[in-house]
Amino acid sequence: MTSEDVLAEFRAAGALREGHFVLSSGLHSPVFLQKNLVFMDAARCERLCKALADKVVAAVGRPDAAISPAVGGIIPGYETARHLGVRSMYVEREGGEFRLRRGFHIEPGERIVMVEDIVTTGLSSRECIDAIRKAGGKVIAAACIVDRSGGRADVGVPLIALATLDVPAYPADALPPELAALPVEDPGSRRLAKA
Ligand SMILES: O=P(O)(O)OC[C@H]1O[C@H](OP(=O)(O)OP(=O)(O)O)[C@H](O)[C@@H]1O
Ligand SMILES: O=C(O)c1cc(=O)[nH]c(=O)[nH]1
Ligand SMILES: [Mg+2]
Repeated sequence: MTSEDVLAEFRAAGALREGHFVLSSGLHSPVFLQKNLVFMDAARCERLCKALADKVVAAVGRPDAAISPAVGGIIPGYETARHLGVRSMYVEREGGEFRLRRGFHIEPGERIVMVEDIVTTGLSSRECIDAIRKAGGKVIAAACIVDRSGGRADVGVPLIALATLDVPAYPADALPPELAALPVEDPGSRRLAKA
């Protein structure tokens, strides 16, 4: 599946949104990939995650488990794990930091692939990878449906992206005037978790 095929799935799902968005990292962007509109369609989600699982196996072999950062990573993490034939877990924020909860457990040294939905700066991926390491896992790779950093995000391990896009994102004090003029939406969960 090419980046253009992945983008076509987002377009068909109405998930390629334009406006003024504040992202998880605090950067602002005129484009938001509303992945939930993609993942709510089980057939579409399966097509994408099967292709991602195949790409993971080709790059690093089959891991022991997949772990994702809540909330956005949970559905693609589960579906990718299903195609890998391995168990699926997620970390969630407790006092702002990702942690494995709900009885999820990793044996020391288990080979884990971290599965994200979207990578922008890679911050959430790095936080998730730290949490997996703290829980005793060995992170062999990161995987995501879309890397919107144009391949520049560094998550500290090899990043296997089903699609790589280069989407603009700006610090709050460097907004182009046409973006600053639009009302801002904050669609993610990072700031909800801190509220
Ligand atoms: O690479 P980054 O700069 O970290 O941005 C990408 C992250 O932002 C979104 O999560 P968000 O924190 O908005 O919450 P969500 O998972 O609930 O959508 C997305 O799911 C990624 O986890
Ligand atoms: O960086 C983000 O927070 C982000 C960007 C995007 O396009 N989609 C998303 O769900 N999160
Ligand atoms: Mg997320």
